[in-house]
Amino acid sequence: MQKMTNGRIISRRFARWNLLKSLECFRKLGPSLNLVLLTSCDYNLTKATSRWATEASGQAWVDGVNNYQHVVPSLGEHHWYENKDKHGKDIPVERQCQKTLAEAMSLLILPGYLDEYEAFSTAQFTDNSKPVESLSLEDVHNNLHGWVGGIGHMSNVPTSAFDPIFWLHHANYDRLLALWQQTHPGKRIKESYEGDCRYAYKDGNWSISECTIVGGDTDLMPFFREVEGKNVPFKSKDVEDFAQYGYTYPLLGRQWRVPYDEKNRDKDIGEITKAVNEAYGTIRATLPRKKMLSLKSKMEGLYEALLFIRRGKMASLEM
Ligand SMILES: N[C@@H](CC1=CC(=O)C(=O)C=C1)C(=O)O
Repeated sequence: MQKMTNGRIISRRFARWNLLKSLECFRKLGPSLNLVLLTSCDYNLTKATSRWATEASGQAWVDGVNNYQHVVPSLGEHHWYENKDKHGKDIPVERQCQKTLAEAMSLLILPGYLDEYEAFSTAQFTDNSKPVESLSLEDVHNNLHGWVGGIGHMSNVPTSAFDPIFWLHHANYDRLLALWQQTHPGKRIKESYEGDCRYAYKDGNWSISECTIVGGDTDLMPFFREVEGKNVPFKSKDVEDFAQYGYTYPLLGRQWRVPYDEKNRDKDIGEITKAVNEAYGTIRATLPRKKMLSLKSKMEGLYEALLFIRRGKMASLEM
């Protein structure tokens, strides 16, 4: 077994040492151990992924519990998005969060709703934020972790990536970010938020020290790329142009390239907006099915992207 830690592959021997350490940790905490306590242990003991575990005992986590029947109802219910103001009163219909998750998400992407990258991307919410900014891409992403995981692997940061659905979930959030990015040209993470403590990473993590102000120049550890024969960490600003890594998404139509094609900019934003609305917005319920399936303009963009890839212009494809 090889495990990634701090961007390095560690040896079997080290993993074994970790296992012994975990056993010791389980012994100390006993069988009625709960999830919160478990998060302070290593997870090497786990034999299978837990989805919607109902008992948060150590042994259930070790053996893996699969209560996937709870996932679909939980994705449909999401009563956390209640349409109440802070006094518990119903908020006006035009400001209400839409009924389905897809509709809520489509609002976040449409131009004119959340026009700053900070508001769109992070769950950071301060006294200066507008009420509409209390919902963000990160927020919806967080909720999905909880709705899928219950008290299983997906709900817990150190274990979520062990559930294969994690990778589909994150690929989808990359796609949603790409849609926002291409409908909001010029609105990007700043190189640095020097002096603006709203963007300080308060708790820090193993690569970012406490209260660091994060921006476009912050290292995205543990992801490295090669520059002149050396491995250097990716930064947010290096990944804005996703097409250079050899992929794009259907709803982007022609706008799969960064920077934006200025000539067709407004027309293309209009087309993406329309496609997002038709696929996810409230309008989709009223559209005839045939129209929803009209993919012509989207396919044109994809075809162009495929040709670009085939011509071998993307260096990363040779990796
Ligand atoms: N910790 C997030 C949920 C969550 C986010 C993740 O990125 C993750 O990997 C697992 C769980 C929250 O409090 O809502």
